[in-house]
This record gives sequence, C-alpha cells and structure tokens, in this order.
Amino acid sequence: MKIAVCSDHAGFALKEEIKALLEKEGHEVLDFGPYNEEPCDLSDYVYPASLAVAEGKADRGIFVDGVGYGSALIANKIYGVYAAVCQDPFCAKLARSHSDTNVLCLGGKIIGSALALEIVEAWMTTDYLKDIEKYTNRVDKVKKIAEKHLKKLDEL
Ligand SMILES: O=P(O)(O)OC[C@H]1O[C@@H](O)[C@H](O)[C@@H]1O
Repeated sequence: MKIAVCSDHAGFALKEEIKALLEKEGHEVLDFGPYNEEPCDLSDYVYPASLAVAEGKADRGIFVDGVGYGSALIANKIYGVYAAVCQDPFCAKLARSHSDTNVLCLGGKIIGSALALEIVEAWMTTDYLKDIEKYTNRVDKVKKIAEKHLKKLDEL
C-alpha cells in the first residue's frame, strides 16, 4: 500500500520508526515531513498528508504528534478522511474492522515505540467488516454527515 506519514516535532522520532517498519514490510511511504525535530506546527504537515489520502494519492495515512488527538482533529476536517487515535492494538483493530478508518493517529509522548509498532501492525492488517450490516450502517451514517457538512475537494 501507499502510506502517507507525517508528524510534528513531538512525533518525529516515532514517525521515523513507523516509516522504517512500513518500508521493511514492502509498503511505499510518502513522507510529508517534518524531516528533523525542530519545533513546528502540526497542521503544516497533517493538512497536505490528509489531502493525499483524500485525493487517493495515498491509500492510508499514519500521523504522529505528541498525544495523537491533534493530528486527528485536523485530519477529520478533510472530506474523505476518517481518522482515529489509537493507544492499543485492540482499538486499532476495531478502528479498521468496525469503522473503516483510513488514517491512524498516534501520540509519541503517550506510547512507547514497541507498542506503537504493534498498533500500526494491527491497524495495517485488519480489514473492514464490509459484509456486516451493523458496521456498514454506522460507517454510512458518518459518511452522510461528512457529505452534509464538509466540502468535497472538487467544490473547494
Ligand atoms: O508543546 P509542544 O511541544 O509544542 O506540543 C507538544 C504536543 O502537544 C499537543 O498539542 C500535540 O500533541 C503536540 O504534538
């Protein structure tokens, strides 16, 4: 898969570890930066990385900041992006199987890299349960809210 990754200064070190794991597993990584640990603003990286997912230039995204919510907050403003913050592999599995998320957000200050890599592994390898109606109904409702309240990329 093509995976967009990004971070801020607080997530930089973990972003680099995740990138190495994804590349080792044969994924193509599109790194939207930053490329060092200089203080920076998350939105400068999460916004273009989210657009890449929304436009289909990346299949999915993995964004890392200090606590994770900052990335999700920005990413979920973009039509077509469904981002979840996960702090354990169980949550990561459900974020895929129940909710079909296409962006995973992690907090580099919250979880150690060993757990973070397990979360990435769980999220990357779990499929959406697209044949179970209760989950498709839930996901469809979220999509309808996005259609009503977010501008599609071609309307911008
Ligand atoms: O105080 P700084 O280092 O700028 O922010 C650290 C983290 O605090 C939260 O807002 C974000 O998760 C951000 O990555």
